[in-house]
Amino acid sequence: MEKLVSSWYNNVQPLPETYIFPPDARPGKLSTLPSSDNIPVINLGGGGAEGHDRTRIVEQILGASQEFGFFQVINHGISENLLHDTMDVFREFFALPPEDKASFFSEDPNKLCRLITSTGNYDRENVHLWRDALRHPCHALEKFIPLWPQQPLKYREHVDKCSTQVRKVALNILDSISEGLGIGYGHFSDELSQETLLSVNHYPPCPDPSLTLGITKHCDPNLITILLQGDVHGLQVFKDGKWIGKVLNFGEVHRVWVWRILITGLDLLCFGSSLFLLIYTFPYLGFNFQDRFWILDPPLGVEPLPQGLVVNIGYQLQCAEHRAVTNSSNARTSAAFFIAPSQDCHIQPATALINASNPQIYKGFQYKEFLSNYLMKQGNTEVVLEPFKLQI
Ligand SMILES: O=C(O)CCC(=O)C(=O)O
Ligand SMILES: [Fe+2]
Repeated sequence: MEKLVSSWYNNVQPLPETYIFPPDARPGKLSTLPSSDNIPVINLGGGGAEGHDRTRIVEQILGASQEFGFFQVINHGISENLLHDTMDVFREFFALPPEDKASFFSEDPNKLCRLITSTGNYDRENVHLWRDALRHPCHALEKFIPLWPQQPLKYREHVDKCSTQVRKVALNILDSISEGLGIGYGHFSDELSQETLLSVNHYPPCPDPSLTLGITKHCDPNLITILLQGDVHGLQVFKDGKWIGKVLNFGEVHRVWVWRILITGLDLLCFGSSLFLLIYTFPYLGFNFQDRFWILDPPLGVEPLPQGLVVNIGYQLQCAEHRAVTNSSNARTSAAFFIAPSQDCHIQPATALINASNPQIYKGFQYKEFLSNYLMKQGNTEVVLEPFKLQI
C-alpha cells in the first residue's frame, strides 16, 4: 500500500529519481507539442439533422478509426449525470483512507479485482509510472460484481449501470465499423468482444510533469476501448510521428496572449526581467504558477468534453499509440473500459478483406497468445507485433 503514489505524493518534493524517465521518453514541457491537430468529435445522434444520418456516422467512424484510431463521441445515449456520478465514485474510491483500500492492493496478476501502482510490476521495472489504478472485469456483471469495492456506497450501482451502457455504445461503434468495412453487421459481436475490463487510472498531482509519465506510449491490447477522462487534460495521441494536442479556441489563445503581454509589460516596467525569472523559478519553490493558471504553458492533450467518450481502437483492429501525462495542480482520474475478446478467441483477418492487392500481413493467433506476448514485451509498440507477422 505504501508504494501507491496516492499514499505519499503529498509530502514529496522534488520528483523521486525512480520516476524520472530517460530524456527521449520524457514528455518535456507540454507547450512543446509540435502539432495542434486533434482527434475528431463524432455526433452519434440526437443533435440536429446531421446526427441522425446513419450512413454519414458510419463514414465518420470508419474514417476516424482508419486515420487516427481515436475519436470522441457525443450524443451517445449515456446521460451526463450517470457519467458524472460514475467518475465521482471512482475519485471517491481513491480518496478513501488507506485502511479502506488495503484489501484491494495486490501484486498478484491473477487477482481479478486489484489496486495497483505503476504497471503493477513495481519490483521488476526500471522506472515507475506516476499513477495508481483499480482494475476489475465488468462483464458478465452478475459474476464479477461481488468482487468490486463496496465503498463508496454507490460504487457498484453506478459502475454497473455505466459499464452496461458503455458496452452498448462500444458494440454500436463496432457495428458501424463492420458495416463501413463491408464485412457484415455483427462481425465483432460474440467472442471477439466478450469481455469488458475496467481500469480506473488515478494520477495524483506531480512535482514535475515534464520528467515523468502517467502511462508510457502504448496501444491497448484489446479490440476497442472507451475512455471517460473526466475534466482534466492528460491523454495524448501519437499520429504521424507527432504527439497531437488540443486546439485552443480563439478565446483561449486570446487569454494566453493577453496575460503574456500584461506580464511582460509589468515585468519590464517594474522589475527589469526578474518577474519572468521568478515565474520560471516558482516550480522549483513548490508552486507551479504555469500549470495552475496556464498563462505560459496551456495544458495540451485530448480535450475533455463534458459528455464526451473517447474511443480508441486496440491492437485487434488497429494500433493507435497514446500516453498519459501528469500535471502539477490537479489529480486526474480516467476510466478505461476495455472491450476484449475471450481468452480462447481465435483472431484472424476478415476473409472478405483479403485479396491479391490487400494480402494478409499477420497470422492467426489465440487472443491469450497475443496477451502473454504483449505483457512479456511490456507493450513495447516496436516489437509487440513481430511474432505475428507473416513473411511476405
Ligand atoms: O488516462 C488516460 O487518459 C489514458 C489511459 C490509458 O491509455 C489506458 O488505461 O490504457
Ligand atoms: Fe491505453
